[in-house]
Amino acid sequence: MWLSLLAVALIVVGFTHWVYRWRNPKCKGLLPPGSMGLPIIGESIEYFSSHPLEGIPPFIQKRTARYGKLFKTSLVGHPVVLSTDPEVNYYVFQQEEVLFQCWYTKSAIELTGKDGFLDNKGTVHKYLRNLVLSLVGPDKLKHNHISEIDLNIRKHLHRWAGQGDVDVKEAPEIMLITFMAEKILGCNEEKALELREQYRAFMGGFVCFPINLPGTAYHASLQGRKNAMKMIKDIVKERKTSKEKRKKQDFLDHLLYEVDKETILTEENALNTIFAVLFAAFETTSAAIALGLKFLNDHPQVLPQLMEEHENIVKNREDKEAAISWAEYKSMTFTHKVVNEIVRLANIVPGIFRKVLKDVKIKGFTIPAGWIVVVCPPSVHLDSNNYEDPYVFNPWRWKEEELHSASKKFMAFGGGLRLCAGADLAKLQISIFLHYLVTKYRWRMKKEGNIVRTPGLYFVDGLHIHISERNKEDDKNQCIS
Ligand code: HEM
Repeated sequence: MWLSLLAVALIVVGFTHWVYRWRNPKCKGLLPPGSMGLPIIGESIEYFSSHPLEGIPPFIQKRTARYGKLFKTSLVGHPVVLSTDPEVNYYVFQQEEVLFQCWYTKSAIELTGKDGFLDNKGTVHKYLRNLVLSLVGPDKLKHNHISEIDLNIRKHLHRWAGQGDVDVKEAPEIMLITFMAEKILGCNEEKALELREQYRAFMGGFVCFPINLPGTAYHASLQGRKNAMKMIKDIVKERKTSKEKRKKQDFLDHLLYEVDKETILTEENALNTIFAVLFAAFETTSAAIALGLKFLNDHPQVLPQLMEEHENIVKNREDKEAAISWAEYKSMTFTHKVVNEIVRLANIVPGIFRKVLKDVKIKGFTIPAGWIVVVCPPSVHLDSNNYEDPYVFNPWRWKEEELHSASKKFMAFGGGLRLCAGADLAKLQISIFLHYLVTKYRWRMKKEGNIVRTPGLYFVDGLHIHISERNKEDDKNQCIS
């Protein structure tokens, strides 16, 4: 009897101590304020709960109001400091691989592949990044891809106009994946569309609460990855065994050549890199295009200047039907501002995760080694200290010298060593898309679907427009009708 009572008492004391430790983690200094939430699940449920497209996520808004710009919490079993402070965010990016290291949840790594792009650090990361830049870096875009991107966008817009009603999240996904799958794997359109089907299943669970049970988004996501990887593996296998096909000299050949050298790149590595880059290449930019159309629709004062810029480009050239040249692209100053404004408000990547390598003292607080820091771009992009009337779509707010991919107040593409490798590609594709859209088509929003964040963007029932070829006599004001 006494022994049983003692055992129960020990369990209660042990449990209480564990809960106390959970709530009051050890730290050789002062931790930022905040709550660690419930044992194990922490505050994950609230972080992953769905919220409207506009505004700072309520999870963050509530806590910054209560605790300030740096607060502690716990997400998916990890102690976390969330930063909405531009200075801290910038510092985190600048100290990559010194004090902080790129980090993804175990579930995200499971989804994108162990030893893939997201999972690698140091030299291997640098090597993989350079490989990706050899495919989508500015030099390659300027000298090789710009005319093909132009042709691809024209082809798809023409097709959309033939259809009339188009879901502008889904249709750009098709436009972008057919281009990238051809560039990366040498796939034809039919294969690219099959791949996209698998990615669709994958996308639903990429940024969600990771419960692997049948019926959950995470489970469906794992299944989608498995199927997409099988397709990629089959294509790679076929390429490896076909001498004829190995003369293609495309990105896949380049990867296989690197694998054959047996220096850094393993085949597993290459497969996971292909998987991650294909995903990054179409999912993010299609969201930017869809939201860009929504913002242009909601703020019609932007369109006339956008049209003027693109009509002048056409007016000033001899061959009116020629593909956009690099010089013309570079001259699109207002469009570049529109693109920056789209990605600022779109906040496509809601949180950027880093692991703390050594205890970090910052703003009077200590963040212990092993903790996770989450940089939160939406809070920076929607802060009235950084942007006047931050919720207004106002491309005129950007000065030309501010149009870089990263700064203390603009981190839509991240920053530091891991700055988005596809930022130049994304900006080029969106700009060329806008060029043809405003010079050759008229469109109107048909059905404003429900768009939510969980915290990743989710177009619940798409975003539909009606689009048709513009007649010569259409004037600027009729473009959106
Ligand atoms: C509007 C479109 C896009 C947005 C908003 C976006 C955003 C981001 C962000 C925030 C990061 C940093 C993640 C981190 O630091 O952990 C990132 C990384 C990356 N993005 Fe993008 N991205 C876009 C388009 C693309 C495209 C088109 C590609 C195609 C190749 C791409 C490929 C990558 C890669 C490979 C990385 C990892 C870079 C590294 O770790 O060195 N992204 N992106």
